[in-house]
Amino acid sequence: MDIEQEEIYVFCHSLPKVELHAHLNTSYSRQTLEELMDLKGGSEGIEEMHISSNKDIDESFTFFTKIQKLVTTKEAVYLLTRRVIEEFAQDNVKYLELRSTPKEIPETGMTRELYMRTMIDAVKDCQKEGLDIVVRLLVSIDRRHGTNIAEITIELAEKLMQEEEGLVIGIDVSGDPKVGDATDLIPVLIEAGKRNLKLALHLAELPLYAETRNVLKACCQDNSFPVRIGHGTYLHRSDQQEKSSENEMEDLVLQKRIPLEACITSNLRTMTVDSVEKHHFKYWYDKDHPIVICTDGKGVYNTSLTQEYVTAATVFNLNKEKIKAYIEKTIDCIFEGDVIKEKLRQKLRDIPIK
Ligand SMILES: CNc1ncnc2c1ncn2[C@@H]1O[C@H](COP(=O)(O)O)[C@@H](O)[C@H]1O
Ligand SMILES: [Zn+2]
Repeated sequence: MDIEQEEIYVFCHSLPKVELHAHLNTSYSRQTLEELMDLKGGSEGIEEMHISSNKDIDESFTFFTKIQKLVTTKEAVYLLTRRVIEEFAQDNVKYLELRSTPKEIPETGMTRELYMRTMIDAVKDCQKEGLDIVVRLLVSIDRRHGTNIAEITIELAEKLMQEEEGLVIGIDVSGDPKVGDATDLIPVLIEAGKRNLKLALHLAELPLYAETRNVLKACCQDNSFPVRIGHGTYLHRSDQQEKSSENEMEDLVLQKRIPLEACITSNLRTMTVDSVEKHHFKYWYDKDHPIVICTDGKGVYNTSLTQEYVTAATVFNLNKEKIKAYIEKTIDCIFEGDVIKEKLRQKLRDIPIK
């Protein structure tokens, strides 16, 4: 890192940030992964700690499965959740929405409810210990698991949202975009929205225009549920893809001001974006459309939220004033109310631009 880069790193680190797109099982640190291996008494065939070169997205999903095999007990879920929260707090993340797919694992007695309740216990313990970070949970629906499991998942999410004083605030739809069609999940998503669960949807990570259009129209056009889009790489007009359907999607996203979650390193590593320069962050940022820099999986992709900010700042020429003004806008995109938003804004105001 040269001096200029180091200065921007220190500045980005010092700023109170929000992290809105982080999957539990892919957000470990090297040390946490070692702790998980010790707990399991094996490595589950994990030879590398992370994916450090750009590979097809399939490689990521193979990797995720190996990590998930290390996180099958209550102890492991608790440990990982604790560490992930602590590490984001160290990175000066002041508000974290952490998402994970609840698992049913008969061999260890793990149930979906126990999995989520264990995460909740870890969040509460961090709060009790006075860690300076607000954490909210999103319950993930894996698109590969079909509509029945999706229905079970929103029942669980709703129950926990009601019982746990708003610690659980919504759902995420994720999973291998090459498998299945998110269109099938639309009735479940609408039901979730009606039950006041916020919706964070992986959409358009790949050029799947039909499903993207179907889901966006169903969830955003007539309904006013809070929705954010994870990735949204193939949403906007571009020179190569002048199709009217895409214009329609872009117009809808712009008109409803649906925030996007931008995960730059993840998109490079999965080869869904060719280079940082070509990342869609710039496109939406220039339009003053809400787009929030996130990590996706800081462990798998060997990054941190500060690092993602440094990358964006360097490549897109954002000076300190611009970065600070940008963070203020990301606060508007959290799935929480005005009280927490105002506290975050205040923390940001307290940091001087030197
Ligand atoms: C790279 N882009 C991506 N696209 C779609 N889904 C992704 C993802 N990265 C992660 N996940 C989703 O998160 C799970 C791992 O965390 P949890 O076990 O839930 O904590 C993966 O199995 C996948 O469903
Ligand atoms: Zn993701």
